[in-house]
Amino acid sequence: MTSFKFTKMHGLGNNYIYVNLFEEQLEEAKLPEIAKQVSNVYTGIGSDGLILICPSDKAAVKMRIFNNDGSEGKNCGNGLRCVAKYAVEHKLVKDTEFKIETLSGLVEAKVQLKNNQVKLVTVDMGEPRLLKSQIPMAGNGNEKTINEKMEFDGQLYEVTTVSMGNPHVIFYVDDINQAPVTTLGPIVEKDERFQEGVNVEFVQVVSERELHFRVWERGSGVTQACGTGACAAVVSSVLNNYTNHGEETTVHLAGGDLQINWTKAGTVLMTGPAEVICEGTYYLSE
Ligand SMILES: N[C@@H](CCC[C@H](N)C(=O)O)C(=O)O
Repeated sequence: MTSFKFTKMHGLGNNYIYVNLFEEQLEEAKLPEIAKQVSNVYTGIGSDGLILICPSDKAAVKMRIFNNDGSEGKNCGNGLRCVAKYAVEHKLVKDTEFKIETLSGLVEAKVQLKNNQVKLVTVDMGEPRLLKSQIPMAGNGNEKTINEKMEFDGQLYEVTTVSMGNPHVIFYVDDINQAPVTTLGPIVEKDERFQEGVNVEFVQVVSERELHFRVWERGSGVTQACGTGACAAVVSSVLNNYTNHGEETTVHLAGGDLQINWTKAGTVLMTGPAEVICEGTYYLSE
């Protein structure tokens, strides 16, 4: 029977099963199936998906993320903070600042230590990508989607789209507790105008420095938090003149708060916690 060691970690409740591929070996063709198996709350461990911590020839480590439906994502903000914590605490890196490779490029992580444990991590997530061709979505590839009318399920909405290496569409709502996360979320996720699917975010503006946020994630459904989504929400809020470029914004997610700054230099800084839940050995059912 195939088995592997895992660590379950979370960033604001967005939880994944992490496997250290510096030590473990998993068959490439089986990765989508492994992600589905470990994520199952009844017959697996239970998680939003699977994250692999891999050797890299471009950075200190490489992250690969699989959603709980087995699809592979290109980036994961909460996952990056957990990978940074794991890499420091398992001595895969020597420094407190280092690069992580993702399928959408390189990012820079900086950890804050307390009693030799990583508590907070800041990740420079790079520059947001705004063109329709970069989301990707239908329409003129050289144009941006800022407060643009789109019809979903027979109703018109004003939406903004942002890629943080993965696609996001942002809807503004008056009351976050009434946001149609589980009804509109799955319809928008699979809308054919988003050729690769899309992560769907609902945002209530509290003030120039504060947002409420809920998410329906592509490939995983409702999660407690989405780091790339929170970055996209802040970029969108600057573009819609709700918040200011170069100022830190607190994003209140279901699982807790992130500090996000779309800096004047052009990149997006995300700061938040990373926690270990448990470790163990998983026995794969064939
Ligand atoms: N939870 C993540 C994003 C995970 C990937 C996403 N569902 C996708 O398919 O793009 C985050 O914290 O950013």
